[in-house]
Amino acid sequence: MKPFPRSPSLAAWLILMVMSSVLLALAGTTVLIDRFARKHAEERAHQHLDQVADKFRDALDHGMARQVAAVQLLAELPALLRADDPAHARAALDAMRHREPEIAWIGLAAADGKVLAANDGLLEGADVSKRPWFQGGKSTLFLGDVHAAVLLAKLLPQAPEPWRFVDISLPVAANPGSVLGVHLSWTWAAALKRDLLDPTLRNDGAQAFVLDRQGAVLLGPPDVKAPDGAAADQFTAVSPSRGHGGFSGLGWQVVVQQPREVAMADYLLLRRQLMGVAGAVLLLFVPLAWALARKLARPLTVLADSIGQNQHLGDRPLPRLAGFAEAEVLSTALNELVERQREHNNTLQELNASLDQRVRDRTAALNLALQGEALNLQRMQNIANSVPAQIAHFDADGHCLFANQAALRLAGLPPERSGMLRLVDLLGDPVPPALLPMASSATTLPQTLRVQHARVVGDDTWHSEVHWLPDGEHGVGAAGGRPGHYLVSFDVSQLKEVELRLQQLSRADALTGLPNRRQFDEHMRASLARERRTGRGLGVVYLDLDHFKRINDTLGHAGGDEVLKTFAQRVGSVIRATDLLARVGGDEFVLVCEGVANPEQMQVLADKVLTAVRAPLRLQNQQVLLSTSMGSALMQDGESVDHLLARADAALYRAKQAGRNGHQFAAADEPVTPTAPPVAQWAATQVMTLAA
Ligand SMILES: Nc1nc2c(ncn2[C@@H]2O[C@H](COP(=O)(O)OP(=O)(O)OP(=O)(O)O)[C@@H](O)[C@H]2O)c(=O)[nH]1
Repeated sequence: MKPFPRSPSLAAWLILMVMSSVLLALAGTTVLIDRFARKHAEERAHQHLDQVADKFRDALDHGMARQVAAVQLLAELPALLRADDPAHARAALDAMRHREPEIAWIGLAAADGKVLAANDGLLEGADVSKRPWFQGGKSTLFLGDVHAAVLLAKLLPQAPEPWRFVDISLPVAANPGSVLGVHLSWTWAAALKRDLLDPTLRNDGAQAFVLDRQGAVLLGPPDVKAPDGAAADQFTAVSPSRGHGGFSGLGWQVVVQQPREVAMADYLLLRRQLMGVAGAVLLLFVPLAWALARKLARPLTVLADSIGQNQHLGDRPLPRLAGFAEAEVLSTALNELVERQREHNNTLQELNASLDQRVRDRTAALNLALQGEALNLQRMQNIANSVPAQIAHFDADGHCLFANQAALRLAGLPPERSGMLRLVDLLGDPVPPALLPMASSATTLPQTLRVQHARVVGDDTWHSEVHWLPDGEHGVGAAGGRPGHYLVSFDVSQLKEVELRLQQLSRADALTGLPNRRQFDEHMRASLARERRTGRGLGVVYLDLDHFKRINDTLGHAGGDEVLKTFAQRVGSVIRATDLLARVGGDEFVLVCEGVANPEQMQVLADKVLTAVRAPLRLQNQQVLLSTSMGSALMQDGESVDHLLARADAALYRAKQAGRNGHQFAAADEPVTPTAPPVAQWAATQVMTLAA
């Protein structure tokens, strides 16, 4: 069984699930609260800044409106600003100056722009006709935006900051053409800011600015640039001046800026607290989740550990699980399964034991059978190897499956070779014609054959008798139902030699080795056929040793034999290779001569023979005189061999009669004796004479 997969445990999954849920819930809640709190904090911060900015703007507008109203009231009182009474007018202006400390200068200018009266007599007599406030205030109420002091800069007492004024001017009703001008010190706005706004700004960590309509800073913290409404780290409230009462506004804007970090301090604190609470909840839930997961997973963990130790259910009871209902059900079911498994295992073990025993028994029996078979096979091979014959077995495809050592030795193959040999490997090339079809396939000739086979091995010719035996005939059969064949080959070389020798002996004279009568007859027939074909002539000579009986009587039979052999050698030495000398009786010989056409040629041959035979012979310390009588005949047209021989024999008879040691040629009409050979008849009546 393959090992259990190493997946995360159930407890790990439960912890992961609980922690994921808690994390998700916490994260969701925290994000919601955070978004709500941040939005709320931003709205509140903006609202607060707007209120501060609006409050300061309103203070500026109301302050300016009040100054304008005071100046208008002064200008409309005819008794106060009389052009012909500058001192009176100066008194009124001084009173006004003292009543409104924000006024830095207040004066009455005549229609030509010459200052008639001013507080503290400042600039009286000076020409202000070119000043914007004079020009603007000639016809109606003029409001001039904040600007630096020009004429008054040197006349007014030194202040920490350069003098800057807001101008208010308007025509004086009692003196047509004259203009009442007021320079409000801009320090008024700074004081207003300081009194009204700075405590709040300090608490909020904010800064307030007053910008003119071009955006230049009219009032603000020293050394601070104009505020950037788009700064991401700042909350900005802008409150444009709307004017109030007689003050129609100069396009001022009150800008209040508060660092985002300061404005959102409460929110940031809340967020930190939220994170802290979330962290605490998480810390609390980790052990809680772990404990809960452990408790939930414990039954299954115990079960899994028990199964895992055995890597399978095994057959031991599993622990009983408790904790929750499903675990108990699972535990019970698994234990039932284990019990069944145990029973199955027992059954299987019993079956295995029985099967093992049966396999062992069968294997032992098979081994015994195989050993017996191997022994039998070995015996058969030993027998086959010891038999003096070549034995081989071929399958249906002509492959040699077995060859005994004699067969392999003859084929010049090593003893272990057998497979894939073919008939030609064992019998040599060429195989016997009768077995040719089986040289390539053994199936074509299923019958039993016996053939003679001669095989040249080196200098020797090995004769064998080959038996070709189909398997089927012997009941052996072959794999696949196609019978193979046995080849059994016996060495018959010696037999052949004896046979040849016998054959030779049957055709030769045992004493002289010359062809005997049988061979003579065969040769005579062949010569006759040749003569008839060529017409070159054919002659026969009968030869008979003279007085041989006497030689026998004198030298004994053995001496006679020696004489006969000597005679045969001497005659054989003078005849042509194409001539045949045969011994046809005791001391009778026949010479067959081809190519002899006339009696003269026959006589020449006879003379050579006579001369050779007469040569001295010493035998048994005796001088032996040999001579022969010869009768010859030439083949006549249409003559039979018997008649030819009969004529030659008759001529021999005449030679004997003529005193022996000579030659007689048979006439064409030579009388012949039809019954017995004349020589034999004659010889029986002669007396041998032997010259010592
Ligand atoms: N030694 C020996 N003698 C033989 C053999 N065959 C026959 N003879 C003898 O040869 C003799 C032949 O004698 P004949 O031819 O009858 O007479 P011959 O003495 O030769 O007298 P002519 O022929 O008239 O001269 C006989 O005595 C035979 O016994 C043989 O193989 N060996």
